[in-house]
Amino acid sequence: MTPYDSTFQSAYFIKSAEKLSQCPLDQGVEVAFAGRSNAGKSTALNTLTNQKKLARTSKTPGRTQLINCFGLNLDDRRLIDLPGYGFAKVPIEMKKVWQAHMQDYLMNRRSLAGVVLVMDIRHPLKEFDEMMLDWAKANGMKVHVLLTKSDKLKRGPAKSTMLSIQRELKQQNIDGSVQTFSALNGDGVDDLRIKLAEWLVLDNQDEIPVSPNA
Ligand SMILES: Nc1nc2c(ncn2[C@@H]2O[C@H](COP(=O)(O)OP(=O)(O)OP(=O)(O)O)[C@@H](O)[C@H]2O)c(=O)[nH]1
Repeated sequence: MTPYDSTFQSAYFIKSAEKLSQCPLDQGVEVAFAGRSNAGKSTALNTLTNQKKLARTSKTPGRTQLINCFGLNLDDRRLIDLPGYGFAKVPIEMKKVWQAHMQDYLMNRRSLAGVVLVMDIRHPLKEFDEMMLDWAKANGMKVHVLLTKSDKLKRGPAKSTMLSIQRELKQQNIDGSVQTFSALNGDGVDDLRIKLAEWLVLDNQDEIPVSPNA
């Protein structure tokens, strides 16, 4: 349990956007989930919000093709599910379009406070992940690496994967953190809520509109 559980449980679907211009008004604070296709982004969002169907999950990789936007019961606080990267069965031209839209979002979204980079703990730091880390470094963006499906590894190997990624972030001078996560056994759910609350609420207190009656 964390003090923020009900905030995340309040998550509701706002809209699916094909591109940045269709996203909700660019004000307040939002956190985006990015990752390779099938890494477990949608499942992580559903677990975080304790809702079975908030973000559609699928065993078919690449289902999350749009920028899916979710609101919370705090003014102008949002969670964003970005298109999964690298779905093999999609034509190359379509992939390029998605990538362009995603890049546009990442480069130009002013309310974006941090990116949760979702990786399957058994396949960390693939080309896309390295690209995202390079981008985060170049743009001073905060990154939280979520190593999903930790239930698939024993505790020792899971911990050592986490530590090696922590080292990599440090070596690359990236403003980032790492944790393990499992939708299956609940590993790291509280840690993720605390991290996101830090980005969405605690770091951005002055972004919260003050009620005239307060
Ligand atoms: N064992 C285990 N399986 C998981 C976990 N999280 C996700 N999965 C499985 O991994 C597969 C992909 O999960 P999704 O959440 O749909 O992945 P995604 O990253 O949203 O995929 P795209 O829609 O392709 O972007 C599904 O079969 C999930 O059930 C986890 O913590 N543990």
